[in-house]
Amino acid sequence: MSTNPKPSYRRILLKLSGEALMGDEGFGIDPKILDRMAHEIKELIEMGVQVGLVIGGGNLFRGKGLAEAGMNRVVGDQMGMLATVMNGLAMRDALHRAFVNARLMSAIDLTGVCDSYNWAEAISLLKSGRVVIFSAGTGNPFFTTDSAACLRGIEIEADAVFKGTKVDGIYSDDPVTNPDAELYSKLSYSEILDKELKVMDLAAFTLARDHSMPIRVFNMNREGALKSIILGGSEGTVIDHVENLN
Ligand SMILES: Nc1ncnc2c1ncn2[C@@H]1O[C@H](COP(=O)(O)OP(=O)(O)O)[C@@H](O)[C@H]1O
Ligand SMILES: O=c1ccn([C@@H]2O[C@H](COP(=O)(O)OP(=O)(O)O)[C@@H](O)[C@H]2O)c(=O)[nH]1
Repeated sequence: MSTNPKPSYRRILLKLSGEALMGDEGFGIDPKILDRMAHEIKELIEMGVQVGLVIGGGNLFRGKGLAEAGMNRVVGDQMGMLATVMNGLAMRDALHRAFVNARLMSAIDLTGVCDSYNWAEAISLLKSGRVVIFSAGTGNPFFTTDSAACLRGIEIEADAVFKGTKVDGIYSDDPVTNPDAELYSKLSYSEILDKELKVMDLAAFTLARDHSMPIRVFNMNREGALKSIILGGSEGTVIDHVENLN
């Protein structure tokens, strides 16, 4: 009889911020962080969980920051989207080195570099145990990779969007500036809006709410947190409709 613990999730969309990939560096990609994430994802695949991945680009370029420095916003956002492709290439490489089958798709066609986004193919790859990395965000300027995570999560019918961040979940206030802030284990979509808590930008958040896509916010710097949640652990904060939270 198998004693392997049974995962609580069948298919997830994991969003990793670009900033998290840079580790202690001020810019770029820390290969140690990439390798750790690749091994954490490998554990999920070995448990039979299907994993779609959206990676941010904030470690390299953000359109908003480039626009503040004088660049055209659309061009800045295009650079930001291409930055997510670079992070995606690095993550695919780290997954391959960890002997995990992975495909990189881009919302912007980049022939010869990676595949173009294709919904049906993505579903088929996920079913066959491949990690699918969705890069270039939504393919449109003025959006974020959080919007891309919610969009792709809904498209692939994920059980939840997992948002990896630098703190343990959603607090009553920013825990970095307020040490008395309290960590919530569960919140409804409407509580987030009423309390004006910062989870993700409004476009991404309302997309998730309108399509009843639960969001799980967790600390991606805490080793093993992801696996623990997948096995039913209570780390992080769950966001859902109030009737689904009890
Ligand atoms: N109520 C809150 N709960 C949790 N984190 C918050 C809250 N308000 C602000 N923050 C800040 O948001 C940051 C995480 O935001 P996130 O969107 O993951 O970052 P990024 O911009 O890198 O994607 C945390 O490091 C924390 O300092
Ligand atoms: O659908 C998208 C997704 C991303 N971006 C651009 O890509 C940058 C990097 O993404 P994001 O800021 O979401 O990365 P993260 O904060 O997760 O590292 C953004 O700032 C935008 O400039 C965009 O234009 N459209």
